[in-house]
Amino acid sequence: MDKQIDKQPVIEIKNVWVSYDTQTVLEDINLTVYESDFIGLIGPNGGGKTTLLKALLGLLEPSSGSIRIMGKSVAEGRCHIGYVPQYIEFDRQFPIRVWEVVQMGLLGCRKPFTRLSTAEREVIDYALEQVDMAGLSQRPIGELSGGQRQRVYIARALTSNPQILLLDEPTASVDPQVAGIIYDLLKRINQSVTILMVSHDMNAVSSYVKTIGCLNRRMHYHGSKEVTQEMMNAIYECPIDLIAHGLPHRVLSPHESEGENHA
Ligand SMILES: Nc1ncnc2c1ncn2[C@@H]1O[C@H](COP(=O)(O)OP(=O)(O)OP(=O)(O)O)[C@@H](O)[C@H]1O
Repeated sequence: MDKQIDKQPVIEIKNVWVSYDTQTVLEDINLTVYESDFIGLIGPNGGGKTTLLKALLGLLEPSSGSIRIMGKSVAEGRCHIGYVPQYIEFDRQFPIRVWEVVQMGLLGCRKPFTRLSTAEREVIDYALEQVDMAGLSQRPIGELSGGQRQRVYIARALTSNPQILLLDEPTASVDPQVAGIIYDLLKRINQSVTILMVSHDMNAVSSYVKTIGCLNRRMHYHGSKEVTQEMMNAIYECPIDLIAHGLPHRVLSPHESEGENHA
C-alpha cells in the first residue's frame, strides 16, 4: 500500500451497507481506490458487484456509510465517472448509428434539444478514435460484432472525459481473442483514467489489472494483485485454477485431501 502514498484517492468507500428491501447485499464495505489504479473486481454470482457499481453511480443509496468520488459527494462526483454497463440484448433493427450511440454519452451534461457544438462533435470523434472505431462511425449499431459494440459503449462512457471508468463484465459476450483487444484498449485508457472493472474472467484479471478485489457481500482488498488464499477461501471456498499465458496456474492451495499445492 505504501506505493499509493503519493497518489490521490479517487473513490473512498467507508463502512458502506446496501440492502434491497430487507435483504442486505453489501456489508461494511471499505475500499479506497487511488488514481491510475486498474482494479479487477471478482466474486461469485450474486456477490454484490453490480450493486456496488450502482451505489458508486448514485443509483442506490447505502443504508449506512459514506462514498466520496474525487473528494465529493456521489451526486457531485458522479460526473467524473464513465460507466459501461453489463451486456444487454437489444433490438438489432433499431435504427441508430455508432456515432449517435456515442453521442448519448453527452446527454447528462448538456441542454436537451440543442444543436451539438463543434467542440462536442470533436469529443465524440475523439472518443471513437480512442477505441479504434472512427472508421465505423456511420455504421448502424445492429451491424456490429459484440466486441465492436463493446468498444462503442466504452467510447460512449469516454465522452464525459471521465477520471474514473467503471465497467461491468465488459467481455462477457465476446470470444477470448476479442476480449484481449478490449483489455489492451483498457490498458491504454488506464494511462490517464482510473479503472474499476467487474469481471469473471480470471485470466484477464491476472494479466491486465494492477490490483484485485474480491466481493462476496464483504470486500477483500489488499491493494495488490495478489489473490490471497484468505480472499479466495472467503469467496469460493474451493481451489481455482487459472490458465494464464496458456499455462495452468493454481492460485489457491488444494483442499487438504488433494495433497501438495502444485502452483
Ligand atoms: N433490484 C433488485 N432488487 C432486489 N434484489 C436485487 C436487485 N438487484 C440485485 N439484487 C440481489 O442482490 C444480490 C447481488 O446482486 P448483484 O447483481 O449486485 O450481484 P453480482 O455480484 O453483480 O452478480 P453477477 O456476477 O451474477 O452479475 C443478488 O442476491 C441479487 O439477487
